[in-house]
Amino acid sequence: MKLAMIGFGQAGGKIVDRFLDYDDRTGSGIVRAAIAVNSAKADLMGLKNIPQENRVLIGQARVKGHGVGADNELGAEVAEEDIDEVQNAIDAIPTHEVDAFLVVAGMGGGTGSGGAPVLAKHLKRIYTIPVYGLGVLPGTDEGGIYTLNAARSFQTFVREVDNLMVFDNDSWRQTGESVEGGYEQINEEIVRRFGILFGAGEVGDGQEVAESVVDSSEIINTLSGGGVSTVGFASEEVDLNTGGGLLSRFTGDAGGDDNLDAANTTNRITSLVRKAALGRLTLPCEIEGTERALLVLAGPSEYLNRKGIERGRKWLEEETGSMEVRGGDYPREEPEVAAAILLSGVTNVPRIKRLQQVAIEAQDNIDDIQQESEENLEELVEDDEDELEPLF
Ligand SMILES: Nc1nc2c(ncn2[C@@H]2O[C@H](COP(=O)(O)OP(=O)(O)OP(=O)(O)O)[C@@H](O)[C@H]2O)c(=O)[nH]1
Repeated sequence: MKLAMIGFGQAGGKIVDRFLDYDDRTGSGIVRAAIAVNSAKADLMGLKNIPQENRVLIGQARVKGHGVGADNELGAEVAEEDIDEVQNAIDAIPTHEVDAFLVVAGMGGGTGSGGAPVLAKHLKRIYTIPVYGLGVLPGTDEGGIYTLNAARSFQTFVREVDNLMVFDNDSWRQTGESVEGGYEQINEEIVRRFGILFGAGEVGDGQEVAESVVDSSEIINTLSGGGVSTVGFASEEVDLNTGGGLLSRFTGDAGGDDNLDAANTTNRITSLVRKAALGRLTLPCEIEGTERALLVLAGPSEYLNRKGIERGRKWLEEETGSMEVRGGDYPREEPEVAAAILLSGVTNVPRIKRLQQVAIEAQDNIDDIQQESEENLEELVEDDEDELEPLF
């Protein structure tokens, strides 16, 4: 499906920038337009692929291009004040060619955390196409303020979008590696997962269209109904059928290769589906109770079969208890078979409950510290017997 992506704040901008790079590399054609919005000029300058004219600096009057410094209330305010500037950039894109908006932001900082929900609300008022969010949770080691920001942004963002897809930095940190150092790799993991999901509904004219191919309306239907989503993913390398060349791709002739027998293909798919659903999700949660799911099997068409996808789909129905599990394939000439599973409407998410708890503690601490420091300052400035008079 074709998306208008808007990256809000540094993380949002970098991820959208990476989506453009992914689009370029794979020819997936999912990014119809890409915009970056930020209150920090340097962050906008650091982007590589988003066109200069699509980089929008907001809040200049308030923060002079230096960012809002993790103050997400200020982030929300400057977004509201300068929403027309963002709208101007959106006006320049052909929205009639777009299936949905995707607003991407890190929820722990200030600009994206506060601004993304403001933008989502604005877009929903103006456009009839769905507005989705892709929100990134901060690592637990980032500190109380980031957690508090994320918890508040999460509540607001979910309310303002048609569906909030969540990626949790914390569960993607490599052991012994700071989250910061791993952003490059983490961002690649993000675009790979969401790239396959959204790419599934975007099979080009020249590509083979199997009857079970995923359509963008299936992605939209899976996301409709709102709430929070997570994505599972697993892949396995396969040999491209180079002997058959281009012809085999269109005829589906596998060239009689022994490895490609149907049983192998089916087994590979069913085990990938299990690995994807039971392995690391973008937002860790219990998959039982998921409202809707979409299974996408991507790979060379000779490695995809209906039986495998059907089995995977049925298994997912049993595991989630959902009656709305869609499934289909996404033929593409990459040397891997990949299963991407969108679990939409998840509600049993202990990670969010923990985030909220830590956020409330941080909020209480911040209030206490503020009160204490006011008292301390007064004690310092005022003389004991109150004998001195201030000048005015
Ligand atoms: N996955 C991922 N997360 C990131 C990246 N950069 C930052 N983050 C996360 O996003 C959160 C928000 O950071 P930024 O996006 O830098 O903040 P901002 O929205 O620009 O806001 P301010 O800098 O406060 O104005 C951080 O707490 C990190 O958890 C990135 O490249 N990838």
